[in-house]
Amino acid sequence: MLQLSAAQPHALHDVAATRALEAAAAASLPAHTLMRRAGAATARLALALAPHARQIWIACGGGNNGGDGLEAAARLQQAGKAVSVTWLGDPSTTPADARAAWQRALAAGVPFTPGPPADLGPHDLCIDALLGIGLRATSQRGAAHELRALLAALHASPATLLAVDLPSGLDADTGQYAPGFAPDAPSRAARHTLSLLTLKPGLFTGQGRDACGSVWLDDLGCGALAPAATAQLGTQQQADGRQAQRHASHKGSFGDVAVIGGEGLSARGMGMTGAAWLAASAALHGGAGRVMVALLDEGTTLAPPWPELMLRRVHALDWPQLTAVCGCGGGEAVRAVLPEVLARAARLVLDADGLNAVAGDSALAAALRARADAGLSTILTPHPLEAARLLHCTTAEVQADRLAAARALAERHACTVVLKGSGSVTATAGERTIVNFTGNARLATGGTGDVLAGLIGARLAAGLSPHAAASSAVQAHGAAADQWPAHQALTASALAAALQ
Ligand SMILES: NC(=O)C1=CN([C@@H]2O[C@H](COP(=O)(O)OP(=O)(O)OC[C@H]3O[C@@H](n4cnc5c(N)ncnc54)[C@H](O)[C@@H]3O)[C@@H](O)[C@H]2O)[C@@H](O)CC1
Ligand SMILES: Nc1ncnc2c1ncn2[C@@H]1O[C@H](COP(=O)(O)OP(=O)(O)O)[C@@H](O)[C@H]1O
Ligand SMILES: [K+]
Repeated sequence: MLQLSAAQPHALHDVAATRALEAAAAASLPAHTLMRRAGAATARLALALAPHARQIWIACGGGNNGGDGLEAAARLQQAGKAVSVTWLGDPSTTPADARAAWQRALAAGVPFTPGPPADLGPHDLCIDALLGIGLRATSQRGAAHELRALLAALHASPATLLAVDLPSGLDADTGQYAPGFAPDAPSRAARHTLSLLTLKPGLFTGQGRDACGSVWLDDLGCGALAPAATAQLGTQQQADGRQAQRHASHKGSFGDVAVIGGEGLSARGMGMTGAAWLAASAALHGGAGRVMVALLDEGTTLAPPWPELMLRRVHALDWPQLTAVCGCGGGEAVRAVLPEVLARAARLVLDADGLNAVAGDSALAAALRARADAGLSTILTPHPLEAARLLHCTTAEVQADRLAAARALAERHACTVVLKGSGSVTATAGERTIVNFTGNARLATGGTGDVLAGLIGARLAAGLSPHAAASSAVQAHGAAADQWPAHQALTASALAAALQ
């Protein structure tokens, strides 16, 4: 068993791949072995997480996820713990593995109760074994009502919560709760999730991170049988320009980045040059050799805020030599320069208003699509609303399956896509989709997306492939936020300066 960290990448398997592994493993092992291992792992982690628990309450559903809970109950009872179980199963209809686990729990003397003990406290433990990967979108009314009442009791309890396989009601593929399963309020108690056999993508994106808390993995001794990963959590640390530095380097060795954006105040009364400066600062701190800024401000800015930056006009950019980061604070003004940017930039990171312009203009969309045919590389960095505009759907539809949305955009525009938000997803056709495991809600502050775009630009300019540049920059950007001092406000400009 291991506790997940961002230190190394991990394979992710969706429900179909996990079911295939489960079938292969079950066929090669004596009956009930997998569930016994699952129950043993759950009991082991329960004892480690709450060694001083006075009581352990286990809520078990009628399927095999409930069977894991019953198996754990038997073991915890045998270990001398005060356990109680609420089981929604029916011995005449429950699956064979779960029925065997129920019999073992009965034989061990586990008490069965209709609900949780009244006096569960913060040092106690609740185990959520109601629903695993067998979640269906709709169900029989009666069962659902009882199950939801138990789930509400788990969510409301002050005791530490350990979810078996995944938090009940969370879709393991998408990281979204099925309707009616999301907690009413953020949990006050510590949360842990013990993922069994495989890690599923939904644990790490969308609502998954909040639902799971700390994630643990036990492959039940079946790791060698695992099929090919369907996605990947995190990526290898990539050397940025500076780390790759050789003595004979010069400033041209690490690539030029040109930030194109920052609509001026005079255009529409909304000055957005700050977004361009943030992206430029991130590119500088991210290791770019030289950083130029082409502001869309009608020439009103005469000097950059830092002397390392160089001001340029769009028409004066040396396109074949540089990596363009276009759209940050671009407002309406970015539309006018996009035809040239899309046609000429050898490497391009398209962000924010650059994406909005493409979403609303089929000629620009065609020009974007033509880049791949011309051998030009492109990375799009939409947040969910921008992705929805590009896909002509709603934000809720994007969030309903973030991996699918990122893949669809990558396919449609023949480029790399970073779908931002909790558990950012990097997708490129023909590459393994990467779900990011760093970052936190402190990044939900203005300008951090501009910082990310600039950092991706620096990595692309340093020679990484679009997929590697995007996924490694997303990881480093999140890691900088994770390392942020707790007592210090996270601002986008300080984040840019802290990039490594
Ligand atoms: N069979 C095996 O070999 C193994 C199974 N494992 C466990 O088994 C789980 C999968 O078991 P199952 O396939 O039985 O599925 P689950 O136990 O996850 O879910 C099925 C049960 O939930 C109910 N249900 C489904 N959707 C519902 C909804 N929307 N509202 C209310 N009730 C709903 C069903 O009626 C059924 O009782 C895994 O997540 C894992 O915990 C592990 O023990 C590993 C080995
Ligand atoms: N809750 C969160 N957890 C992790 N990362 C987040 C969260 N909220 C925002 N982020 C990250 O912060 C950045 C915000 O980008 P964006 O929405 O474009 O903001 P802005 O336009 O203000 O720069 C993205 O990298 C996104 O992934
Ligand atoms: K569960």
